[in-house]
Amino acid sequence: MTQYQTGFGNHFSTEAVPGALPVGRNSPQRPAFGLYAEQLSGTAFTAPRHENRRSWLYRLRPSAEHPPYTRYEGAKLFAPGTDTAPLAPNRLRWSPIADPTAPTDLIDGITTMLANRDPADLEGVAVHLYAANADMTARAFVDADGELLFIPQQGRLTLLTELGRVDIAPGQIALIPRGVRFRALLPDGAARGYIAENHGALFRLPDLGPIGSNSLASPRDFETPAAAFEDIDAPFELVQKSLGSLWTTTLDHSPLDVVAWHGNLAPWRYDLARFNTIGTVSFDHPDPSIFTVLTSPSDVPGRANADFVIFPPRWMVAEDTFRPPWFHRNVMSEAMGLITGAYDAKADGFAPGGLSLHNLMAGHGPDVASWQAASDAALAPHKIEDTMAFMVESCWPYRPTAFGLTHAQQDYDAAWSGFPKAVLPNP
Ligand SMILES: O=C(O)Cc1cc(O)ccc1O
Ligand SMILES: [Fe+2]
Repeated sequence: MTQYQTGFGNHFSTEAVPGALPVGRNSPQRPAFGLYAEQLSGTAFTAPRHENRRSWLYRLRPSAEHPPYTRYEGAKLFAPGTDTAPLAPNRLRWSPIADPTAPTDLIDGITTMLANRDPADLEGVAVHLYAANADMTARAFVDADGELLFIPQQGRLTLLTELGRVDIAPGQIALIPRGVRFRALLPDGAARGYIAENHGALFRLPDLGPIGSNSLASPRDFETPAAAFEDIDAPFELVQKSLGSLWTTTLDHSPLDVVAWHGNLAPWRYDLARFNTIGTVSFDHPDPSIFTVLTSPSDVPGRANADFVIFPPRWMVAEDTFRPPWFHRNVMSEAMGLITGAYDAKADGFAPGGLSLHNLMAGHGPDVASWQAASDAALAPHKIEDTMAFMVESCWPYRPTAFGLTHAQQDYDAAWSGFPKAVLPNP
């Protein structure tokens, strides 16, 4: 049974074998059982204490022991770089990608759709889709370019990481820190979903301001696994994403060999149903920042490198108000996905597993049918149910990959065509 420790960014201590974790120091002359002590840093050594994130790992072999990497030739649609032609300021939307036909594990099942900034800038975010039907056996993946936020849409994922096992199902999310190796199993035989790859400052819980000391995502609902390891002496492929491209090497053992660890840089999972959703109890539709689960700040106060925002089931009670998202043009860039159900601004065409992009200053908002329905609705209290959309909002405009550009829906602009013109009174 998987065990979890709770709390966001806590200092955890865990050992899968009693006595494996050193007491009172990080790097004893001879760690227990001949284990190797290794520090994994998620922030600069000198980051302020409240931002400083690192863990100490005690493993069967040091991760320094590996042959040279060579170019990985699989996963043709994973991180191929964004299209370089000038990008038209069009709104873009995508239907779900096709299921794989051949056996395809998580690595090979990733399609990169959107990215902004170069990973070497240590800023920006990429949005990937995945569709896989095979376990990762005898191979692991590691992302040196950023932390990975998994957002399953169909099928469970078991993420066997260096720091323990994380099980998630659609409706839950999981984060794997930069540099943590893992392999993914598919307990349902197939899985589909989204990955937000964050090159910038680590995702954290947003400040709550006047909301107070509670609400939105509670730190206690984040679950970090207890130490668990593999002791496998057999060839094991390790695929690494580094500076935007994929590399491979083969170890003679599983790299998931961390017997004990302590620290505050670790994978976690979170159930979106635990999110305490806040909304108006009077009038008007508040900015969607009230739905922020996680934020990765940029260097400009209040301007996120990436916000992970959700649109969960909730009561709509606003009086004399157009209740769905309003028409707007935003200096931030909005990538959106749908985990289940329908989204209240789009009557049609935004399917679970699909994706949309409204880059900076793109006029968007309710489509004609949603606008008409919400304009005509009797404003009784109404519960939006069976829905879960999300947004990865970034201050850096996104660029689609070549795949993204060639696979976008052709008729998205029609969502906003045919609005009746306002009629002014006769002068
Ligand atoms: O565009 C969208 O659908 C996302 C969004 C939702 C909302 O309630 C207000 C603003 C906004 O950008
Ligand atoms: Fe928007």
